[in-house]
Amino acid sequence: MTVQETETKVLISHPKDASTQVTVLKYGATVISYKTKGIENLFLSEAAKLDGSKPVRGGIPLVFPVFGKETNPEDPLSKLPQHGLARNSHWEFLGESSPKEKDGVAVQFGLYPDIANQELTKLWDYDFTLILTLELTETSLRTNIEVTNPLNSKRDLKFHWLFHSYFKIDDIEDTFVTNLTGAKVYDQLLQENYVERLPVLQFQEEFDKIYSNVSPNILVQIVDRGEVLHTLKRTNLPDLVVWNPWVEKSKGMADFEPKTGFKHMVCAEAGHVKSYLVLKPGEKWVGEQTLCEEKLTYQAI
Ligand SMILES: O=P(O)(O)OC[C@H]1O[C@H](O)[C@H](O)[C@@H](O)[C@@H]1O
Repeated sequence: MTVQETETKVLISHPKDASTQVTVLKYGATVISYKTKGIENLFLSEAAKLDGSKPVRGGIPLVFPVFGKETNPEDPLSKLPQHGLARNSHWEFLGESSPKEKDGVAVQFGLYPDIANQELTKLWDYDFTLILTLELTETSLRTNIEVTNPLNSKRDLKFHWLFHSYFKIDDIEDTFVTNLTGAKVYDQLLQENYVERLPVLQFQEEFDKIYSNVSPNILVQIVDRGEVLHTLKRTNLPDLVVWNPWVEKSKGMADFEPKTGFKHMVCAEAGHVKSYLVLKPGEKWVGEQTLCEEKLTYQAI
């Protein structure tokens, strides 16, 4: 069996090598594990809640329809908690779908207001259809999101989207995030805008920055002493949030364990978050990220 469904999870194993596998929690349609040849690619906190009581701390939580908090009180999105409602909702497993790659196995999940977290849809009463496709190959994981504003909806749908990927790394102080030189950046901690001048991003303290308008040709890589650990390819996801909570912020997160876990993770989050997307009734938007294996590539913007 390459796709196995339980009450709470879906496990996809690669038909040629079962040690290449993805585990998806139906809550949030959160990828909580992605292994290639038995090696885990994603960080998952030991204290992450997997019972639907709160969003998962680790893996790939999905952010929709708002990234962070909308601060304009006039905007209905301001009623929603940080990062919206997709990561706090039970998604429907739609089964297998046709893969794009010859050796791929693809599955789909759906979310609509009828099944989404009712506490939250009460606060933000908009119509939407989300279809998430996950495709596993021997060397990659493609995550594709299709957002539709249904034809019979009465209003425009305004939203952000983000794949909040937590990558597993050996040691944050040996890790670089590359290929963002020249990109516009907003430092969420200093609340300042500037252009990134560093040849690579390095981490020695809390880090929380939004790189915007990064061309789809740019491969963002997570590199440990010259070895590429992870490569991110993006379509329609121009913004990249890079985050590490470091010591103090980790202490403040009850579901972040062990407290030294920040040394073994970095978030590189591909999304559309610097501005909102707007769909009229009947319109659709698609965004995609692929985690894959690539040689070390040096690109400047
Ligand atoms: O604690 P959460 O709501 O899951 O958010 C975790 C983090 O998400 C993003 O990376 C933001 O840029 C950070 O500011 C935030 O702390």
